[in-house]
Formats: sequence, structure tokens, C-alpha cells
Amino acid sequence: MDILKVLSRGTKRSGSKSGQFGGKVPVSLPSAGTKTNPQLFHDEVRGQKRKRFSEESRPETNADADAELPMVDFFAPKSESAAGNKTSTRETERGMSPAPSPAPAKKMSEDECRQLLRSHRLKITLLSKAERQKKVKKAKKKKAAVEAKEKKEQLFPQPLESFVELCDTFGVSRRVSENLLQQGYRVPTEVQLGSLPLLLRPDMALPGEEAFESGVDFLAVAPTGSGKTISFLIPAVNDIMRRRAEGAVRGVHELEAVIVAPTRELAYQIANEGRKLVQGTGIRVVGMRKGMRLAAAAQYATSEAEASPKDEVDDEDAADEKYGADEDGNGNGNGNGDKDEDEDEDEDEDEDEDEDEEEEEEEEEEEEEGEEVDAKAQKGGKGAAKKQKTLTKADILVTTPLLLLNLLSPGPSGTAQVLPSVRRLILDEADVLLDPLFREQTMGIWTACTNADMTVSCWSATMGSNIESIVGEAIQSRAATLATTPKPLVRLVVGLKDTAVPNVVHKLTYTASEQGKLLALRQLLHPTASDDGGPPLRPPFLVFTQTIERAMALHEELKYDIPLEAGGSARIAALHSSLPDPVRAAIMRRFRAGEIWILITTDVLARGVDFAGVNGVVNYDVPGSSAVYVHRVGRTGRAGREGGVAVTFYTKEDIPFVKTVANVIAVSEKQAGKCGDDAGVQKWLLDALPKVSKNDRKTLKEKGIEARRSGAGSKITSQSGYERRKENNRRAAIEGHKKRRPTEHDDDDEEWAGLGE
Ligand SMILES: Nc1ncnc2c1ncn2[C@@H]1O[C@H](COP(=O)(O)OP(=O)(O)OP(=O)(O)O)[C@@H](O)[C@H]1O
Repeated sequence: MDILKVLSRGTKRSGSKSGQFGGKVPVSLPSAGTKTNPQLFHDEVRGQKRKRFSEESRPETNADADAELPMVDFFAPKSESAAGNKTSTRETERGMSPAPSPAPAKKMSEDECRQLLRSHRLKITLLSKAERQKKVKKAKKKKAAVEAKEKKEQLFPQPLESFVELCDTFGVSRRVSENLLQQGYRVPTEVQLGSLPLLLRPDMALPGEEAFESGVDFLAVAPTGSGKTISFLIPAVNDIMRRRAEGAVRGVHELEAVIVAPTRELAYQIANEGRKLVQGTGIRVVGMRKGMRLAAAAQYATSEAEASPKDEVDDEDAADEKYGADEDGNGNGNGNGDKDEDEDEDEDEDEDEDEDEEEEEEEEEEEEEGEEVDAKAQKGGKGAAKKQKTLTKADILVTTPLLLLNLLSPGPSGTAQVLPSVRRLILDEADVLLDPLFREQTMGIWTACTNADMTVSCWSATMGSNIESIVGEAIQSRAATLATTPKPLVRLVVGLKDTAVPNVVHKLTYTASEQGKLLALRQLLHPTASDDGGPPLRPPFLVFTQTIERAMALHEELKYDIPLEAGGSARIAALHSSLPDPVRAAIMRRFRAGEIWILITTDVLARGVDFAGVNGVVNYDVPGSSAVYVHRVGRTGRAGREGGVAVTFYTKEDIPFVKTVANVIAVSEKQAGKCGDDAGVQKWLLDALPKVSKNDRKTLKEKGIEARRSGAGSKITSQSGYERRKENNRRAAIEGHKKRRPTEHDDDDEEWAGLGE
């Protein structure tokens, strides 16, 4: 389906300008199915363009890697991709996928590692090490302690040059490697290249360094959309499989990893990614839900009466999982942990192809069941009571902080629950999880993970030095409490810390007033509006506002702008945290499926959420901090895709704060090598904008722009705009009726001139 053609159908021709896009989506748009290379940095090494693979290390499956990368088509019918996926699954299961070469991986010298890591702009630093910490302890308050603490050592571990090495060198199961290939991953992104060897086999990544052998605590700061999710999922999955193979896992499912994310949408997305990765391994990845009780937590911490073997083990949690899986709308169609566990892989080979379809149908039923259960739980009815009694078994749990903390908090017996089997705690969007807003909750979970061998890893595209200190201190105090030696704390930074992705075009637009913003947005949505407005913005795109009220008002204002022929008000939606969960889930599903083209939202969707084909982001309201800017605009340009556009409107009220955003844009453009006319922020503007004081930055972060919080200035006029358009449309209809000739009635090729009056 050509979205622009649909958008344009039955609307007026706009003369020569309409030819600008020729009814075709330029291939460089993220949603146009552009071939991408997920790596962002390919610097030259010693005067030569860096080779992506040496001949020996070139994986068989990587032949013409770029050419084989999957076409990203945001609007591709779901069933097609699902079917394609399933066929390849079967091929793989029948052994048609190439077996990984048994040849041992070529070890690179430290100098080669250094060069390769540098060419990808990877910096890996040891922030602390057990011996050093001992030294610090001994030296106590002495100056030497401060020096020892501050001295940071750079590391050059073996990088992961290709995914084949996962299996060959780092002992990742063949099944997991195949699952990765099936998702179209061919070339590791920078964060994967730098983190996976260290997290999977620190002894091999840094041979001869004893301190690293029992694992590392890890901080990763890597650009938005750079593939952090599988960087933390693969080691978690691999650990479980290794321990199972060693017979170290006690039950069928023992909770071994907890992944914490700040929003439900992100938690479900991660759970879905996890399920794709563990397909066929018997590992169970569960998205935490309200009212869910964990087998692991209950076993260890509730009284006998509360967690007796008579407790019903959750038969419905597959439905919970499905609910999460389908919410994602990716149609992965394979997330049933129970199924994976019960099925023998060999049996799969004999199964009828049709079963895939049946599975899909079953999943749909399960999803409904899940929603029903959810609805019952919300109403607190009988269903909720039943739900409360069931125990969910999981190997990997993905949760928001509060959901898990509620489960762990002391019950009527007054016993706080703990999670003694958890060996990996993963904080995605760690900077926000450790921000005062969530810190207490996150720390509550951290403290509840009492396994002395546990490692923690923190991931984000932005991480201030205060977060590093918090993590360092938490690791130290936990080690003191458990009387263990802390693991080395290693930090990986990809590119320049806290910058926006270099493959997005940024634009800062002065609109003077609130009214100006609305006009500017309408002009942007207009398919021919690129004369002076920079790159055009094509659906699908996200619009961010400061508050829920503003998101709702803007939605009201814009929803009649899309002509009925193009889908009308169904094409535009608002998503924010005051909507009920099922509504949020439905909107996400429809946006991912390409049914919604313009999604107005708050910062609830600013972080982590992965929409592969989003063409642009509009900051209708200036973001509250540079970090929020980085995350919001990072919803486009995912996995190295070119063509994403980020537009930020600012009014006279925003001027005292806008330099924060302008600086991020300038650094990001510098990183991308853009300057002069190519730059979205001209130097004169940067110089002219007032410096933002520390206090102003704090106020902005905590409260947003004052004028938009309350009062008349905070309103986006909805009624007047609607009335105005209604009147205009009425007049235009009368005029049109008078002039129209009979032949004009069926002219399907007329093009819509875009949103507007
Ligand atoms: N090696 C790879 N090759 C191609 N695509 C990849 C690769 N790794 C991840 N991706 C894809 O890149 C997209 C972004 O990945 P992911 O959501 O993990 O990014 P992220 O770094 O967590 O971003 P954010 O900071 O916004 O949370 C996903 O669609 C994922 O499928």
C-alpha cells in the first residue's frame, strides 16, 4: 500500500508541487523499506577505510550482508511477514540454516582490538575493580583514595565482528543464533560488538584478566535504536541455557533474570523481543502484569500458607504473555513459552505447515482471554481473586519498577519478599530508573535480589555521571551487605555520550506563539510543504506534547484534518498514561500495523519504544531536558535507518530554555559531519540563544515550560479550529457543488493537498 497515494486520493490536485514526490515514497524514508546498515560509525583506520570483515571472519551467512538485510516496510501486511518468518523458521528447524563453523575464532591482538573499537567509536572503561576498591578502602580518606578511585582504565576487549562468533567463540546456543538470523540480524551494531563478548565470556574477551572471570557489572551508553535490547537479552538467555546444561537450575523455570523498564509499553516490547530470541529453547520470558504472583518470589518469601504447593500454577499466564506479545503487534506469533518447553524440536520437523496458522488463531484467542482476565482483574471481580492465587513461572521477567515492587512489598505477614535466584538484574533506560522519580522503587528491586553472584547492567542512550556514581555506590553497599567482593564495573560508550543519533535530520522552528505552532504543524503535515520548511514530514510520525491535556487537545484539533477518503479521524490518535491499559495497547498495535499514521503522545513513549518505520518526530512542545530530546527524536532513525526527521517548535516562552536542545542538535550534527547550510541549527542561532542556567534547567526538567502547565496559555484551541474548518468545509462544499462538472465526480487521481484549512 502506498500511503501517500491513499493520503492523496480524492483530494485536490496541487499543481506542479504535487510532482515533488511523484506519488512515490522516496526510498530514503525509514518507512520506505530502505536497505540499512545498522552500524552508525565506520571511521577510517590508519588511512584506510575499515573493512567490515576480514576474509577469515566473514560469516557464511553474511555474504552480501547489506543486500540481504530485510526490507523495512512499516505498512507491509502483517500476515505476509509473519508467513515469511514462519517459512524460514521451518527451514531452519529442518537444518537448512548453515551450521556455524567449528573453527576457533581468530584472536585479535590488543592493537587490532583497539583499532577496531576506535573505528566504531567505542570506548570501554573500567570504572572500578576489586583490587582498586580494596586499595581505596585501605587508604580511606587519604588523597590516594581519591586518586585511585578517579583513575579510570581503558579496556580493549575482543570485539564481536559477526554474529557467527556468538556460536563459534562465545558458546551461545545454535538455536539462539538461528533465532537472531531469522529476525534478519546480520551485522552486529556497535553496542552489540562491544558489549556481547564482555557480557558472555569476559575471560575470553579480556584474556589473562582474572578479576573479570566471574563477570562484570556493566554500564552501556549507546545511541537510541542501536540494538541495546538484544545486547542484554542474549547474555541473560545464554546464562540460563548454560546453567541448565550444567544441571545447575533447580526447577523447570527458575527466575534468573529481571529486566526493569520504565513503561509498560517498553516492558512488553522487551518481553516480545525476548520471546523471539528464546523460541525453541524452553526458556520462558514473562511480562509482569498486575496481580501476577511469581513462583520464585513466593517460594522464598511468603509464609507456607500463602505459597503452599496447592497454589494453582498459572495456566493463564500464557494468555498474559500473549497479551503482551500481541500488544506489540509485531505478529511474532511464537512467544508461547509453554509450547517451546513441551515441544521436542525434532517433532517440529514432522509437523504440518498448517499448524502455524492454527497457532496464530490460538494466539488470537489467548489474547482475548488475556484481555478478559485483565479486565476482570481491574474490576476486582471473581477473576481477579482467582488471578491473585495463581503463580507464574518465569526464567526472565520483564517489569516496570512499581509492578514488581508491589509484589515484593511486605504482605499481611509482614515479610518482605526477595528474589534469591536472580543472577542478572538489567535496568533498561537506567538513567530514568535511577532518577528520583523511580529511584526508590528501582533500589527496592535491586535490594530484593539477594544472590551474591548477581551482576547488574544499566543501559541507556543518555547517562549522567551522577547515575554512574549511584550505580557504583549501590554495587559497593550491596557487596558490603552480602559480604562479597564486588565485580569490576565496566562502562561502554558508543559515539559521543548523550547525543542524538547522527542519521536523523534535525530542525528547530520558531513559531512565535501557540497559534503559530498549530499553523506550523499543519504546514509540516502538508505533503508539499517543504519550500522553506526543510524536509517534509510524512506519516507515520509521532508528535510529543508536554502534558496529557495538551496531547488530548491537539488530538481534538487535528483529528478532522485528515480527509475521510484517507481514513479520517481513525488515522490520528493520542496515547498517554491516563488511558486504560487495553486502550494504550490497542493504539500501539494500530500504530505498528500502519492503521494510525499520526500518534500524538507525551513522554510516555519517548523512551525505548521501537517503531521500525517512523519517518519523523515533532516536538510540538520543547522537551524538558537534553536527554528527553535525545530519546524522543530517537524514535526515528532506528537501526541506522536514514531519512528520519525531527522537528522542534519553539515559541517566545521557550527561548530561555531552547539552547539545551540546540546544543544537542549541534553536537549530533557535528558527529554526523554536517555543517554550514546542512546544519539544522545555524551557528548564529546557537550564539544568539541565551544560556540556560542550572536552575532553569532543573525547573524545566521537573515541571516543563510554565506557560504550558496551566492557564489559558496551556490550551491548544480545539473548538475554534474545528468550528472554523467545519465552516470552511461547508463553504467549500457549496462552492464546489456549484462549479462541479459531472466528469469530476469519479476522479480518483486527484491528489490531496495535505492537511490544512
Ligand atoms: N544487529 C542488528 N541488525 C539490524 N537490526 C537490528 C540489530 N540489532 C537490533 N536491531 C533492530 O534495531 C531496532 C532498535 O533496537 P533496540 O530497540 O534494541 O534499540 P535500543 O538501543 O534499545 O534503542 P532505545 O535507546 O531507543 O531504547 C530494533 O528494531 C531491532 O530489531
